[in-house]
Amino acid sequence: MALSTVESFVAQQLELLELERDAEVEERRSWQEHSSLKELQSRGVCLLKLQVSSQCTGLYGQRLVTFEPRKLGPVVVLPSNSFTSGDIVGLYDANESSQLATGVLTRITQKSVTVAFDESHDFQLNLDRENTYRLLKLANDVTYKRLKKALMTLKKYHSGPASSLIDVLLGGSSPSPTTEIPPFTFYNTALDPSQKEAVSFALAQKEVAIIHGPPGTGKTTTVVEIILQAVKQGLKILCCAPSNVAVDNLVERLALCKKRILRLGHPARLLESAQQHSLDAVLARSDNAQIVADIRKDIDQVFGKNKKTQDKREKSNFRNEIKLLRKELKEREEAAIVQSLTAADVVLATNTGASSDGPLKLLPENHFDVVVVDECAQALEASCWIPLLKAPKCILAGDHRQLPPTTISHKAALAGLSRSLMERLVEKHGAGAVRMLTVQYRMHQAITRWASEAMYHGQLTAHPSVAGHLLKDLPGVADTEETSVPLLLIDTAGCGLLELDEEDSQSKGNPGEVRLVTLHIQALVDAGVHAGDIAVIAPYNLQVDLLRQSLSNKHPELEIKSVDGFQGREKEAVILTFVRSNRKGEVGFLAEDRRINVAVTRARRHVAVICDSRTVNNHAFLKTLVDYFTEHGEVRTAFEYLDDIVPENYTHEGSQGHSHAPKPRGPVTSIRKPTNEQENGQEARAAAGQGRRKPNERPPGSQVHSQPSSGARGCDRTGAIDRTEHFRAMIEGFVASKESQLEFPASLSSHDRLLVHQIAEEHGLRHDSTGEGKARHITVSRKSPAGSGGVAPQLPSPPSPAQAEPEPLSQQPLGQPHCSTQLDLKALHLQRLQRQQGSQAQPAKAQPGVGLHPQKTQQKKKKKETKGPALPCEEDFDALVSAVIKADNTCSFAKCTASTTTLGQFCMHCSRRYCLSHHLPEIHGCGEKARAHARQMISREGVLYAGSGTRDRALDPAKRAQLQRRLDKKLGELSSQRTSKRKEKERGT
Ligand SMILES: Nc1ncnc2c1ncn2[C@@H]1O[C@H](COP(=O)(O)OP(=O)(O)OP(=O)(O)O)[C@@H](O)[C@H]1O
Ligand SMILES: [Zn+2]
Ligand SMILES: [Zn+2]
Repeated sequence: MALSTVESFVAQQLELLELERDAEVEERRSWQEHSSLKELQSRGVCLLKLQVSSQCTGLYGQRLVTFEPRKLGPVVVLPSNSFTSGDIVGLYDANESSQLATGVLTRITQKSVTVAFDESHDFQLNLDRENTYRLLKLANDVTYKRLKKALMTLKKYHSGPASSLIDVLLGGSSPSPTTEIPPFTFYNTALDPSQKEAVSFALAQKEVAIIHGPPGTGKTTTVVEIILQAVKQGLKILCCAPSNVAVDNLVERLALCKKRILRLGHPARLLESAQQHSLDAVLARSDNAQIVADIRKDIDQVFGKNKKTQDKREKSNFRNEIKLLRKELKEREEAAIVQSLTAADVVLATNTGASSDGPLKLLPENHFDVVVVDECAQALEASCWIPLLKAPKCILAGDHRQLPPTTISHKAALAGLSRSLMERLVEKHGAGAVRMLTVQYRMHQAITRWASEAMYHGQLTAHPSVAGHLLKDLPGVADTEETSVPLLLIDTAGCGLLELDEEDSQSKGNPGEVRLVTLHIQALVDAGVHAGDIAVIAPYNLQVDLLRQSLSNKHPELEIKSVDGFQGREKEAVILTFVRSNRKGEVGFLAEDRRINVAVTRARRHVAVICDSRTVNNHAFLKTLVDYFTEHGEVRTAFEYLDDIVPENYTHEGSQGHSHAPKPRGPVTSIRKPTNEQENGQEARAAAGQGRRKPNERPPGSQVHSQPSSGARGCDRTGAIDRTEHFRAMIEGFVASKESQLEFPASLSSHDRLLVHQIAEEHGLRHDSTGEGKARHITVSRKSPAGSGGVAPQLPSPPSPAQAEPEPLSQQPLGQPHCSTQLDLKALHLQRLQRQQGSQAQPAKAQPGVGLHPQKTQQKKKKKETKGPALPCEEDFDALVSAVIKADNTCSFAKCTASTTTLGQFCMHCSRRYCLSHHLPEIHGCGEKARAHARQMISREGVLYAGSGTRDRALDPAKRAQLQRRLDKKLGELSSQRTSKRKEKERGT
């Protein structure tokens, strides 16, 4: 072998490790110097205000202390942090800077953290339940020393079991041709062909086999089968992984197979199944255990005698005795360890736990036949070399298209430190060393297909058992719009839900997206999805904290974490909030393809992406995700959830009647967001009406690609700009022409439709969506002359002619067509209802463009009769509502008898409830107060809520949207009742 190759490899690795080490030390130093404890906590390396919740002494001689956040407020979750099991932590008294003890973190959940402290004869930890403590993550020297040591051993390696393996992994040699293996039967007969091939290949390879297992492809299942087969051949196996969790995962799986296994180091899970195989536990059960305990007792006794006596000679005798006893103790202990290690078929440890300064040094050099490294793509290469030097053959499993090993030094990462052994070998040897698992058992095929195309050369397929599974197929989960789609995009583009703009903050948050997440979770939970089956993934610690603050109490089982915390896990539903939304279009740190791949592929049945497509589309890879969701999923705009984030009335002067292009409304306005974004509230809502329609024409399995005109797929950033320019040119052409209207093809993607709506709005044009289903398209036309004052009938489906009746002017002092928002909402509901009915096999009756079912119209009439002339805007609504609810709460507006039970709005100025037609402060007489309040808000928040005064914010958007959903549900019930009645009738006739 070319020795120089190994030497230069080692030299380079040492240099990179040095860089990384320096970066870590420097980071710690600057934190300690410049950061308050609070800042350390927000960096994720310190946990403040902890209380002892339980202590158990004695698990194999250690003291396990569990800490919980001090219960002050209702929030009792730990702040988001980077602690993981195996970390060395310092324990401090809350008010002191001196360290009480150091320990090893053994378990961390969202609510508690458990640390193991070694207690010796002269050290007893005395913790007070009333006291508060803090934990600080300490730099871990041990790991660095072990990594360096392994590299030095590699450099000096001349002859030994791993010689030819080193040649293949580092030198120029290719893997030897596969050996013939005797026929064998699989333990697991359910393995799919790609898994079986991987098992056979791994057994037949001489030096190295790589199992490339994309998400959910049964990588662990395959590795377990390989290990079982190897054990059957009588081979001794050392099985490692970079993290304690990954090792425990294998321990649990192998334990089920009744093989003799031994786990070195700290099991991360306090599960019986993992604990009982730990070295300490095995030793405690061994024949030597009693003798060892006796010797310990003897030592303690001699110590005691030694203390009492003053006689010098006696003292010297005792000391000799202790020396002898200690020697014997060591011999006995080592013999017991060797016995346990030798008896085990499989020894498991973390990569660094397999270090030769640990128990493994007691074994002969050629003890192991095979080294398995699971999650190899997440390990620093140097850490893999710790176990690799211990056997002639290795099997590496992992997925280099998921997260690489984490590093602190950017420089070291760029120079190759974050490049894993697996990634390197896959590129070098390809099919000569790699087998990929291609059937995945987790994700709905719509999710699979994105991952497959984006990351795995289109080779992944979904197993039939999962290909079509949806949330609604889970027991107890209702069939709703949310539970029946695998992909949902909630786009905040143009909604002004900007990220928090805090100069000094490293982390990012987005409260608007938090609210959207909250609403979507509520919709899922209302439908019967267990909170524990949902994961919320956010790329920033700050966002994780904001989410936990608003969600953890209500849904304690909900898991909210950063991507890194979810690798290797799965959930039925995953909600991603991408946070970034800014005028500069900065995408920043979330822009790591593999991270996004991991986030999306945690989901089994449902992925919801909440993002500002305008911002995240600046990242080519994120854009492929948004485009894919746009084309294959359901698209909603955030307006549907938070219709009052943007005041309802600001669009009216620009869009209702006056044909002028909008211009900035003074300096304050522009602080808020770009002008054109201000203008699209209404249209976005209108667009939403169609965006919501599912891509129902596409059968789940079909590989439908977009028509060229929609151009969404695979186009990069410039593509998006092109599309915008393309539509802009078309619309400007139309403005210059004499044509009366411009029709856009029905083939536009919902994103394109949004663009068209926006651009038309910018040009002061009318833009209506007309037609149903596949024929639905946008028609752009010139606006009628100003001053009509009525509501422009630009809604997706005008529900009833009644809306055209103008309200008496006296009730509308500011001339605002304040009903339009409700009309939008109403249109949405009606559409939804219509769709529901359509899906209930009544297609003939749900006519395009007619919002209401005939029966509903009847009810409406009935209502009219009992109530007299209803206000135009609320009529249909109330008709529907009153059909399901007995309204005893009525609007506080004089003479109005409309119900406020479901959709009433509370006015913060007069503390009364009003119906939707009268809730605006200007209408029921609180206008002055509202304007004063608005001025206050502007000076406080630097934000202008456009229009006259603020929208009544007393009913916060979340609550309002919730009300909306309650109404939806009621309407749904109503419609199903109706259906069943109809069915009965049909049966009767
Ligand atoms: N051949 C198979 N037939 C049926 N189900 C399978 C098969 N192989 C794996 N599975 C199932 O797929 C799921 C994932 O398996 P496993 O834990 O081995 O995957 P993994 O690839 O290690 O996961 P990860 O993506 O988290 O690394 C498990 O529920 C497992 O039972
Ligand atoms: Zn009021
Ligand atoms: Zn009213």
